[in-house]
Amino acid sequence: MTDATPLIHATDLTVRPSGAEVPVLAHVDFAIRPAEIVTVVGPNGSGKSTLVRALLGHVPLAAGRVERKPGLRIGYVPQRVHIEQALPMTVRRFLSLPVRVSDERAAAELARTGVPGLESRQISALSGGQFQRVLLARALLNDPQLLVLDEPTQGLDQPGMVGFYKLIEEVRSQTGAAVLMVSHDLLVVMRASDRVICLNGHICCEGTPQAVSAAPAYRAMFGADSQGMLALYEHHHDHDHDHVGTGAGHDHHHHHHH
Ligand SMILES: Nc1ncnc2c1ncn2[C@@H]1O[C@H](COP(=O)(O)OP(=O)(O)OP(=O)(O)O)[C@@H](O)[C@H]1O
Repeated sequence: MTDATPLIHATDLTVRPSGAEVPVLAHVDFAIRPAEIVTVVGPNGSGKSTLVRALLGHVPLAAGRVERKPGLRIGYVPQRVHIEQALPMTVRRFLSLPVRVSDERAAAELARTGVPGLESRQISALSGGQFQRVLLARALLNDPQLLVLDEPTQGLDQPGMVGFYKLIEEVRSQTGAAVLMVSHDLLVVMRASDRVICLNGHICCEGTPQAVSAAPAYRAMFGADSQGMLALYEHHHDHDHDHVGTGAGHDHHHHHHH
């Protein structure tokens, strides 16, 4: 935990899209600090993408406020499904859209993300894992202080996911960028996260991966899957105070000893 000034700080965030009868997100408090890896988990429709879009300033707020550090540089890795993979375009050209970058810089980021030398390949000819790394390389081109990834490993197999999250941790330690991810890949993503936020229209619980996987609200939401995950964490458990925030006030800290 660090006391550094947050890159983004949201207070009492409420979002109600026009046409929606109830808020999609209500009373969410959120902050992310430099070099932190924070993952938002939650079931389909729980407001994960809406939270990210609100933090980025892309959706109007019904209440609350979002403060972003002035001049904050954000690298965004969109959901793969939103990208037209059939577009005839080389990787090199893709990396220079919308902002032109040098060959050296393009090559360096492709190397950093584990896909060196792909410049002349067609985007449409890449594997899912290669494409994901090209998207990450592109997001790194403007030296982001914050990387935002919306379900970055959709469609990757288990080794692909594990490799991708390992890469994210490397990128964080090399660049010092904070990372905000949305994910369904609870098992692997939790291991790569400093802090997990469990969302369901509001924050159900949040804290270290260990603390969240032990939280009743989390277990209620993810059921049996959470059991295996907890076992993975038990031997990492530190006996300091794992904090489980209680966004909605109906969930209690649950300390696990073995
Ligand atoms: N513009 C809108 N108008 C009405 N409802 C909306 C709008 N945008 C989002 N919603 C609703 O808000 C809820 C949350 O959507 P959101 O995409 O944030 O969830 P999510 O947790 O990212 O879901 P998923 O895991 O399926 O991607 C959904 O029920 C969605 O239908």
